[in-house]
Amino acid sequence: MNQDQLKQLVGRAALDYVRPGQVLGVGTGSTVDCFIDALAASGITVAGAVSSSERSTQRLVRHGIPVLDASEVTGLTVYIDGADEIDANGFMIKGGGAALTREKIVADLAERFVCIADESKLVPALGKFPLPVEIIPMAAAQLTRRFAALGGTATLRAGVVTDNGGHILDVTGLVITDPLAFETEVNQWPGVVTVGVFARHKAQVCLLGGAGGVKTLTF
Ligand SMILES: O=C[C@H](O)[C@H](O)[C@H](O)COP(=O)(O)O
Repeated sequence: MNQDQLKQLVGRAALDYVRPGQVLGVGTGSTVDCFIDALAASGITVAGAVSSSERSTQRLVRHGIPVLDASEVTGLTVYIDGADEIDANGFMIKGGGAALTREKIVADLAERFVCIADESKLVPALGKFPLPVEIIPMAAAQLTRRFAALGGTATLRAGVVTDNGGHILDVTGLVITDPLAFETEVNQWPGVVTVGVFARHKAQVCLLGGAGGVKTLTF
């Protein structure tokens, strides 16, 4: 199976976590696109979705799935989203599609984060994938220096403006040995909107697609 087929496989597998009549949290990315398509084809009627990006909103709406504003719900049972990397604890790097801020907001509403990914995303330690950080543009140079002090090289993602009007730094060269401490530290730097380490909002379940089918990891 190629990577696209694995994404379709885990997108379909995530339907097991969806209940009719529910409002669910929906992430962003090519794997989530597969989930949205699978949901639309499944015949399961949900009450609606809280979406983490304009991209997912458009796809949900195209399928006739109602999209609710985050402020219209007090909580969600489940949030389904992909990841750029996930480790054996359910800690993740996210934001390859620049949607990390809204993703963390929707994840914060949810009781359970179900990550859907192909097996290439499972890593022994986070940091090989360039870490996305959404920032306030005027802080770019200072934040670049701060990451350099940690051994990282930050590059502004050219031409990208997030759904929130922010910019994205992609940081290479970091070894993230303690994701929780790293997230807490970087979150405090002025100008950081969201760091793409999801440790406080880690996955509780990961549906990992590989040659042998879908493996369910729980954390
Ligand atoms: O900003 C984008 C998100 O964090 C995505 O969930 C992540 O990049 C994974 O995307 P994909 O499923 O396309 O690999």
